[in-house]
Amino acid sequence: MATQLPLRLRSALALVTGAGSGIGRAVSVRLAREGAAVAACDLDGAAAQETVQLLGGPGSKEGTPRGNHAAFQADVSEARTARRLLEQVQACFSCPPSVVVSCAGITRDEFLLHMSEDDWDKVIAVNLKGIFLVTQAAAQALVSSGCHGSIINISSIVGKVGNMGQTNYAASKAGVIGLTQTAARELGRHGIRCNSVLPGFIATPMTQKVPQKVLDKVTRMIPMGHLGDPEDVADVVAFLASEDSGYITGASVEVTGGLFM
Ligand SMILES: CCCCCCCCCCCCC[C@@H](O)CC(=O)SCCNC(=O)CCNC(=O)[C@H](O)C(C)(C)COP(=O)(O)OP(=O)(O)OC[C@H]1O[C@@H](n2cnc3c(N)ncnc32)[C@H](O)[C@@H]1OP(=O)(O)O
Ligand SMILES: NC(=O)c1ccc[n+]([C@@H]2O[C@H](COP(=O)([O-])OP(=O)(O)OC[C@H]3O[C@@H](n4cnc5c(N)ncnc54)[C@H](O)[C@@H]3O)[C@@H](O)[C@H]2O)c1
Repeated sequence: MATQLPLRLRSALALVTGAGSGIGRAVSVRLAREGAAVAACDLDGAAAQETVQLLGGPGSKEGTPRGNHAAFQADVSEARTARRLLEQVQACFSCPPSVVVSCAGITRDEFLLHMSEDDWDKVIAVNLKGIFLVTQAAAQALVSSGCHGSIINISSIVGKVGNMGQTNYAASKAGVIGLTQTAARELGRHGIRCNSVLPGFIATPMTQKVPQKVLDKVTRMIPMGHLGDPEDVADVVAFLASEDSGYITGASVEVTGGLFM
């Protein structure tokens, strides 16, 4: 039986993108356990629905009804679908999301000397432009309704230190940090906080694609000696979503086991 958490988010509506897998799924589960209603979005709509079934509430496997959650299919890298996502969420819940967690992300790893333009374009479109589109649409909805909010964008430690084979990904994640800091400067006056989370190596489908020899190399470099779990990131996201972080904005919080501290 999961230990009962303080319901810090009982009045929150949380939009989570990339909610169909890995960190996004763990974030959705954690925010729901703290009382939030969750709008779980993913490019893979079926995966988003599977996440909702884990959250408790009507139609869930958990059978512990608490708040309504809903799944949405959307490609965050497309302006039309990103905007439609916010419209659909507001129509479904009759309010804008007060918590927005952008987890949707991809990799297309290759050394710079061989990276294709398409691999560059795809990663920037999802990881950076996607966060621009979702952050902008959510902020517009919050400001026009006079609601306060907490926007949490998932960057990566790679955005801080780079990584072989990831010029596209590192650039996208460094961009997320700068975008989030700027949004924090602009939106603070509206009561909207914006923070970045920088995970290190976290055991998800994304890292399963990394060659074992690289994983072995990196793991030996981690002061805590092991990869992180998606729940380690969700812990920090829940804190940044709640009023317990009420005076924190523009921050970059590293969840890395000490890697590249
Ligand atoms: C001395 C060790 C330094 C380790 C520093 C690594 C820091 C990484 C921190 C990342 C944490 C956050 C990640 C998170 O944001 C989520 C992700 O992004 S998960 C995906 C991460 N991707 C990678 O790390 C890239 C891994 N590399 C590859 O996928 C392939 O190497 C590829 C770039 C596609 C090229 O493949 P190819 O078959 O052409 O070459 P090899 O795989 O044989 O590699 C050739 C040699 O380069 C070494 N190598 C490759 N990538 C890395 C790397 N990221 N860090 C260190 N060394 C790397 C590889 O080991 C080979 O070395 P050797 O010739 O000695 O065998
Ligand atoms: N796993 C790690 O080690 C690690 C470390 C640092 C940062 N991150 C970041 O955390 C986030 C989540 O990564 P993860 O490890 O859970 O990966 P994951 O592959 O398990 O999940 C990513 C999810 O995003 C969805 N997605 C992809 N493109 C999308 C799009 N265009 N629109 C909507 N949804 C889309 C995928 O369908 C998938 O469900 C990513 O932004 C990733 O860059 C991961």
